[in-house]
Amino acid sequence: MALNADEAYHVGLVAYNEDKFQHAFLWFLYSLDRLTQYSVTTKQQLLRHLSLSSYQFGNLPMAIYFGQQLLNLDPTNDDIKVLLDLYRRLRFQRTSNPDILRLSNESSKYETLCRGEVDERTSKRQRALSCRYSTGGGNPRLMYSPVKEEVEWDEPRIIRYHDIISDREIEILKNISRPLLSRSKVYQDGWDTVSQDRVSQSVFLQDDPVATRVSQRIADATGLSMETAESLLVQNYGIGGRFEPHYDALETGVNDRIATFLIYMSDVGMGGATVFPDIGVATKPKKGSAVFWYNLHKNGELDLNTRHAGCPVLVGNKWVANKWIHEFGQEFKRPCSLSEWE
Ligand SMILES: O=C(O)CCC(=O)C(=O)O
Ligand SMILES: [Fe+2]
Repeated sequence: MALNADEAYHVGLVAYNEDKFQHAFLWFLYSLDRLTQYSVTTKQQLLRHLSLSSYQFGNLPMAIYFGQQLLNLDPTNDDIKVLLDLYRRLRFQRTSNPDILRLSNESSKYETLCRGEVDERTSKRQRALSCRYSTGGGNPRLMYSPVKEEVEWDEPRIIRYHDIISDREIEILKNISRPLLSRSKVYQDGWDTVSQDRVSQSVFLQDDPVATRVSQRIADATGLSMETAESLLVQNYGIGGRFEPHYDALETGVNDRIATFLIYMSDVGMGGATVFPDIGVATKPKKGSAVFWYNLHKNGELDLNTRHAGCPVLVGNKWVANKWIHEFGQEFKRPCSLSEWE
């Protein structure tokens, strides 16, 4: 399905309002290209926004070019005259002209992973990865029903647990959560705030019997203590829902989030993978499975390679449940290292 000029203009405005000026620019260009006599959007609007977004991402020649086009079309437009004056003055003082075709490295890696284009595990390295049934080193609760562990990546180690939660448990958790969901927040400058970086709804489930059972299973599978873990956070993403690249560790210095156990409670039609841009790994939601990784090295330092994101959901609906496991209580389960490097 191709978007028409009006739809593309609207998408561009959303991107513009989220400070994604390079993306916005490309949408405005696309819209301009598809403008017809039936479009509600005008050429003037598009030229103005092409000029503004070019200025915002630092390409003054482009900002001047589109500004001038607008002025040619609408010579009485005082607003654009003022802007053009400003751009020309700035152009005189500045030289750098970022290339629109090269989006910033950071976002392009994240986005290409989300599109499923560059999962780096196609290499020889992936063939060395393994899967096994684990009893958690002889845990009595797992002797007759071992967990299915698959190593998704070796460094940092990312483990997928298959069939870690039943469909029935998932239904119960979703049903309990649905009426309690509210907009998720991010921790910023000491506050929990609503942010465009995290578009989802969530709820921490306290004292729920199913959540407690799941928590016990996480303890069994990982061998870690849940005594200091946070309650289970059930999260729901609608279309466009996402969580931009971030670390789960809060870097508080004490009792930080040592590990993350992320349970997929739905499949997702398209999009919604969890991606690790710095190591080039994408894990796809698979209902009933979970992924697990340590956010901190054994020496307590943040593992910089654990930066990750929840990609935008394109088709369908995504449900996950997070269990954030903390440092206290793991002293004998995951002893710290005396080495600076581990
Ligand atoms: O939804 C995902 O795939 C990732 C979620 C996540 O990273 C988080 O909630 O911290
Ligand atoms: Fe996260």
